Amino acid sequence: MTIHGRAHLVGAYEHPTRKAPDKSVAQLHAESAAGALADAGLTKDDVDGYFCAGDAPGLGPLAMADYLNLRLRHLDSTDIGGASYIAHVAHAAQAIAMGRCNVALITLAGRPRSAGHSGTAARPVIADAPDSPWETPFGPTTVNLYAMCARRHMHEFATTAEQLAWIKVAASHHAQHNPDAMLRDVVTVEDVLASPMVADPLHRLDCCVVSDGGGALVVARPEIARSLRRPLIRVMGAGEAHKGQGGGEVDLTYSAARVSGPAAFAEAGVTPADIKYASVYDSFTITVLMQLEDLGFCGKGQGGRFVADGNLISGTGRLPVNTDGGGLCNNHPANRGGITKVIEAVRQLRGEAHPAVQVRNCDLAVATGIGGLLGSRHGAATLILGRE
Ligand SMILES: CC(=O)SCCNC(=O)CCNC(=O)[C@H](O)C(C)(C)COP(=O)(O)OP(=O)(O)OC[C@H]1O[C@@H](n2cnc3c(N)ncnc32)[C@H](O)[C@@H]1OP(=O)(O)O
Repeated sequence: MTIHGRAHLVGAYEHPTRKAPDKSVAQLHAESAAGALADAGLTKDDVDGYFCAGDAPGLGPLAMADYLNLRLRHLDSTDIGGASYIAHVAHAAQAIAMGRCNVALITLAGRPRSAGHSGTAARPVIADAPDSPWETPFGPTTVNLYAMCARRHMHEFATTAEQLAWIKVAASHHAQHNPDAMLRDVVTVEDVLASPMVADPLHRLDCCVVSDGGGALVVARPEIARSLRRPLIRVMGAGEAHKGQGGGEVDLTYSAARVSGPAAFAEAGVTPADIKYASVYDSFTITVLMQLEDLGFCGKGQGGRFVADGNLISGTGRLPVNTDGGGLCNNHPANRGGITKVIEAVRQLRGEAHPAVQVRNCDLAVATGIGGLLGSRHGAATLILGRE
């Protein structure tokens, strides 16, 4: 069974807060849910399917469904880190196609900024993870695990720090038009290279921000979608994949998007050349570069040249990427922040992005994310969306 054309994205909402010391995570979920349902022209009484990752407060979706006062026929707490919410859209479409629900609500929220989280903090011991006893004594941080991938990519393919910096430059060009973005100043390649080194070769400006916030999506059966007065955004294809440590032979230069991407394009019946806009999970600049290669926008090892010289900037570049400013400049409210990737893709396909970054005739978009640790074990999810 395919999900192609079996469900539509009818509601999307990004919480405008970037710092919420006075709100609970559950409250941010609820406010995001209300925003997405209002956007769709639906109410919580229309919802019979609910999706959120396991990091939701309480017992994940069980507690949240209760808090939101939902009456459900279908729940899903798939957790593949930053890929979770991209996978949730595909899972919602699957559930709708199988008759398990008619209207699926998807919510994400987090307060890592108020909680003082940072990618430079030593990763907590995950007591029952099989690899913890070997890795934890060395104090790995999130940033340095991604830095290893960047260094390896440079070694294998002569990728440069300047090329990586262009990814932040593009994000900043877009973020200047987003009043909610955490970082709105346009930066140059020189600014990125002059910012403090966090984990060689990644500088501070190669990293995503740490923000509070949230977002929500509503996915509905096509008949319901057609009854609402919103542009029709079709789910056309999806893919998921896992990359493990391969018995110790780890090639750090590719991500699981190498599998999830082609699967999504095949189901949608389109190719990377058809895509008008790409939302690409951007925990760090290297994350974007590797996924663009893995999705097939360029060959393996050619990502540095592909992203350089403003090629990801809307209006002038060859592939507009993350036109809201992305995680690098706009927001990154949780390590499962991929929902923002879908939200900006919906804005682009509806023609509701900021006029300065809106892609002309944007009828086909990809949203892709990875969750976990890029160099080590992680998952990927890719989604192809089209305007009807
Ligand atoms: C699957 C996944 O999602 S993995 C990704 C998980 N997320 C992460 O790992 C978070 C990565 N980012 C970080 O850890 C942090 O933002 C860091 C380490 C890059 C920077 O944190 P700090 O050094 O503590 O910076 P701090 O918050 O004190 O801010 C200092 C300055 O840097 C700026 N700044 C902070 N973060 C960033 C950033 N990512 N990019 C650019 N500027 C930044 C601040 O605006 C501030 O500027 P100002 O002095 O002009 O006011």
